[in-house]
Amino acid sequence: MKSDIVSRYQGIYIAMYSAYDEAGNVDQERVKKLARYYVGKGVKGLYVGGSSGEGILQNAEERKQVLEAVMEEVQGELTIIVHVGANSTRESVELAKHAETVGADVISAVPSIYYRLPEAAVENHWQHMIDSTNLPFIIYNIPQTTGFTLSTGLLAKLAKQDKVIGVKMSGESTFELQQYKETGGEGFLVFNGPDEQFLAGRIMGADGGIGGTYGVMPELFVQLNRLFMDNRIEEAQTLQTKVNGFIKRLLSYPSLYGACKYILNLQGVATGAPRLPLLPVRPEHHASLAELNKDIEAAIAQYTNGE
Ligand SMILES: CC(=O)N[C@H](C=O)[C@@H](O)[C@H](O)[C@H](O)CO
Ligand SMILES: CC(=O)C(=O)O
Repeated sequence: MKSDIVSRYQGIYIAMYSAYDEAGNVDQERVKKLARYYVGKGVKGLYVGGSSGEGILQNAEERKQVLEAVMEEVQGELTIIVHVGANSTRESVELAKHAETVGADVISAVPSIYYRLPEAAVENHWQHMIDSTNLPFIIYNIPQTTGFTLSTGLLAKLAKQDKVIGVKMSGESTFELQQYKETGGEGFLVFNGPDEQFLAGRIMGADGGIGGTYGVMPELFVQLNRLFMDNRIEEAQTLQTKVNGFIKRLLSYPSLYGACKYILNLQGVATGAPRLPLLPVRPEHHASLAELNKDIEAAIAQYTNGE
């Protein structure tokens, strides 16, 4: 039943940023250009409308526009996981059905936020999405932003269903990650969330990763994953350390997403500023971001040529 799931979906997924025009509206042409930018770089797919994608800062119509642009551009070339979590179960189900209609491969969702919900409410919220389509479902566990920690009890219950194929583990405990992997059992996927510890997550059982900073340096995460699979752990450690230097610098700006989107502009893909309340970078940051992009591009060149 689930036996081929891991080989079918494992790999590197870019948590794709959204693309807006200069007025801050969703810009489908820019979304397409960004999706196209990621084809041919060795990634397995895209995670659309998640944290990095600002899905929860967009209304349902905008989220559909983003996804439709992605599907039109790269369907069949990249595996598309869509984050459909919204505060209300009703809107989440609407987005899940839309995802199925436009041909997305997998749906995924965080719990509803704002209300402190008991586990039964979160379970019911997810179950409605799962039941609303024939698509596989990936639980998105990100306790540091949602306040909800997925228990292994709930995971075990959900993972019994064929449609529930995995979890995106954005919590930082690799012990919990390993527990999720073990609880999910054979054919259950675990994706590493924190990009800073991709290698650690892989070593503790993750089948791949889904991350936001991959978007500005996908080649480096593809290479990191390859080094892990080839059992070249010391080289992988060296690369993770290098990548973490870049992530630390990205995290020093008013918002991580603002910094990443500015870097993408420098790489030739305009995506606009992040949506408020996420702060954009300011003119005084431009010079150091150009420096950072030069360093990222040099590392990509180093790791993709020979080595
Ligand atoms: C909150 C958030 O965005 N988490 C992402 C996914 O799990 C990560 O990809 C981070 O963006 C990344 O690890 C940088 O801290
Ligand atoms: C980072 C991540 O996985 C997300 O943006 O949803």
